[in-house]
Amino acid sequence: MSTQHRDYEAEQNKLKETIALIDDEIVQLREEINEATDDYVKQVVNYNKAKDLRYLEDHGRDKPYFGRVDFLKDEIYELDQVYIGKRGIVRSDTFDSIVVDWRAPIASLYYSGESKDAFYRMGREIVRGEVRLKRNFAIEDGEIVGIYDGAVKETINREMGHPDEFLQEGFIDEFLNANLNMANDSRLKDIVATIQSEQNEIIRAEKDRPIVVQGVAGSGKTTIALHRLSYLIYNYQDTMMSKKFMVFAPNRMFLTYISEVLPELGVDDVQQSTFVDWAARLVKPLMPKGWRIVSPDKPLQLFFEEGQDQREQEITRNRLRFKGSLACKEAMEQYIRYVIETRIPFKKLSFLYNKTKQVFSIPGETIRQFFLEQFGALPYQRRVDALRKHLKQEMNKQLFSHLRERKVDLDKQGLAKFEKMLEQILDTYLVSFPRLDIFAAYRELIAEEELLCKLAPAAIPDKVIRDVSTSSAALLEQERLEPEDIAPLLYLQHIIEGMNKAEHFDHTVVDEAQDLSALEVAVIGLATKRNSMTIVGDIAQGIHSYRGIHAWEELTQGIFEQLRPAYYTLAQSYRSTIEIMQCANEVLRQIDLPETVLAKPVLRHGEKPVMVHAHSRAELWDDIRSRVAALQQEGFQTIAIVTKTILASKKAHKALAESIADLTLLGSKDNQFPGGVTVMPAYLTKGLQFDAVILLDVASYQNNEWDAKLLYVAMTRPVHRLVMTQMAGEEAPLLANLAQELYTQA
Ligand SMILES: Nc1ncnc2c1ncn2[C@@H]1O[C@H](COP(=O)(O)OP(=O)(O)OP(=O)(O)O)[C@@H](O)[C@H]1O
Repeated sequence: MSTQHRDYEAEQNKLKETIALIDDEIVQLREEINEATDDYVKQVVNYNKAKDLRYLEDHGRDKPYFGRVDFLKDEIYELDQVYIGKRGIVRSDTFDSIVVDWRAPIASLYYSGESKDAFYRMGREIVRGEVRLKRNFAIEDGEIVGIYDGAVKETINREMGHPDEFLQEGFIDEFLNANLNMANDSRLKDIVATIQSEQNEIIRAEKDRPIVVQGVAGSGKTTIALHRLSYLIYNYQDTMMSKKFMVFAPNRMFLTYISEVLPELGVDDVQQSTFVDWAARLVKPLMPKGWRIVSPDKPLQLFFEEGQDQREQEITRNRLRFKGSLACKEAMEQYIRYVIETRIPFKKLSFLYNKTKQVFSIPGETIRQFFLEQFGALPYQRRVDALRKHLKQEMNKQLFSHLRERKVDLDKQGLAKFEKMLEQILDTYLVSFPRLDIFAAYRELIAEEELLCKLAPAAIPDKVIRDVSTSSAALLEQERLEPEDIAPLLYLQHIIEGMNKAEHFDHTVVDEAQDLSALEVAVIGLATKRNSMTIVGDIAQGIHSYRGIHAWEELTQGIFEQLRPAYYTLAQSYRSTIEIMQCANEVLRQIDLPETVLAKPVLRHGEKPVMVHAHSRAELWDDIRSRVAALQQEGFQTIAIVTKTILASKKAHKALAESIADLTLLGSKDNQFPGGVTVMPAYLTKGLQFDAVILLDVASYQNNEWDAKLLYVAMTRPVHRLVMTQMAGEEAPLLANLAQELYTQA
């Protein structure tokens, strides 16, 4: 590698040449931008040029590219040699490409990992050939400091007959390794230089189809979902706008954590929200005045704080799971049918045409059939409107054929009179079609036990339905909604009135999707054009399993009926060291989860996790204090002290705040991720990563699925170091089988 590389001279010269071209470009752009203009179009052009200039000055000049691909095209045997960078750079005089953008079609060769039989897509065309060389560069301040040849290794590897695992485990991509080992401030960053082929497939997946990605902790799900946005906006700017992209994330703090990488990827104006914040805004106008939505954290206390009533837990679990289920969706659809069948009489529509004494009529059954079948796909209220239009047409048809038969001519005035009469008759007739109030409908369905038992799918036991109904009624009595009511209300709005199309997104990313319910994902689908969605998550990290998704089949089979989602899995983990992942995987082994594959860490070693046994709380706080100081001394910037519950976080903060400078206590109301040393409950660490994690009281996590998932989430957050603490004499049930050689005792 590096400066010893046989092509070092040639590549260094090429880089110098490229930088010289970029310097010319910079001079030219500066001149062009400085030309004052009143012309609006020119102002827009200048604005874009200013952005290009900023990129060239800030990044492009020092590190114009990170990779090179030599591609020999089939048939014509023409060799394309392209240098790939974070942004494409084009000479403005000749329009020659100096550097190819990583999102451009040909750049996919750099990521796909194929050597022979490689191809890339240019619109509908497939360009085939052979990747002769795939080369990575480490460049610092305009100098090459490392050259790594990827495809060559792959070829050697294949020709030596090594199995694929060898490539992944023994022959690890040196360039990736160098990147992962770089000092890390633990915020999310772009990975355009080291995107792996299975990640690349997801980033470049079909646009108008939902994709579901099950990926182990640290497999890059969040990162690649954001890279996919960047890819989409680059390739489909005619039909998509980044302003109409939405990223749904698990909490507000996570949003600030990802926001730094968005400008890097050129998608800084995407919308970002938690599901609850977004959906609550839509649901508020449907709620009666004075009603409130309770905090989403309430159930967490019930499920994770000690000494909670078990029956209360069971009822809550039944209620929350039902409200997020496809069974609830079905019950709502049945409710509309029930209203139609039981409340609309579907009488005959008839009236007497005085002038000729003719009676016109349409039979009730015909009207019923139209309403249920012909217009069945429309929201209820739109069906009523469509029926009115249809009845009017029918009556008009009958009148005109009658008039033709009788050879009667109707003048303008006569026609207007007939129209008016018809409107009045339709007004009267349609009074028997009740106008459905969304909120009242929901209340009737969810809080009336017998009705819900009748309309919910038979597979749901009556006992569960009764729990759902009685506990929901009690909440509604207090004029309270819970976050789990929001998705059903929006779904009801969809089937009663239809959703507002103006609000629709061009693409949505649903991160940590396992913690949303199937119905919540379905509602997001309704708000997304052509179901263009990237849904990523990890069932093993489903800490809100009392309401979340248990198996991806709930999404891949149950929601998107027109076009089933494409399903991908990622098993390679990039965040934590091998030593940390080995310990975390032991926790998952304790529980039996469907669809769970254990994370395979990339070949990056670090120190073994440490288990601290403290004899008193005072000793524990002292130990943590000195560990934090030592970690800071080593240069680690983000250190999280993670507790099982919010209460425990408060206690730890109180005990440590005086002796650890700038120690921040984080709760779910916090919007900012401050970095530095933080104390927070495990559930809030979702999606985040830290240089080091100190996990308090591992013995408090019980041997059950929920606690195991919570502990797994917390253990998979550190990039470099993991410290676990427990009181001397205590046993951590989830770590009981952890082999002694996997950690260090302290
Ligand atoms: N191809 C890659 N090259 C370099 N770093 C990578 C790559 N893929 C992922 N990473 C790094 O791995 C870390 C984890 O990524 P990310 O947070 O996106 O994973 P995740 O699957 O969303 O994790 P989790 O589910 O545990 O929250 C990040 O630091 C990211 O930069």
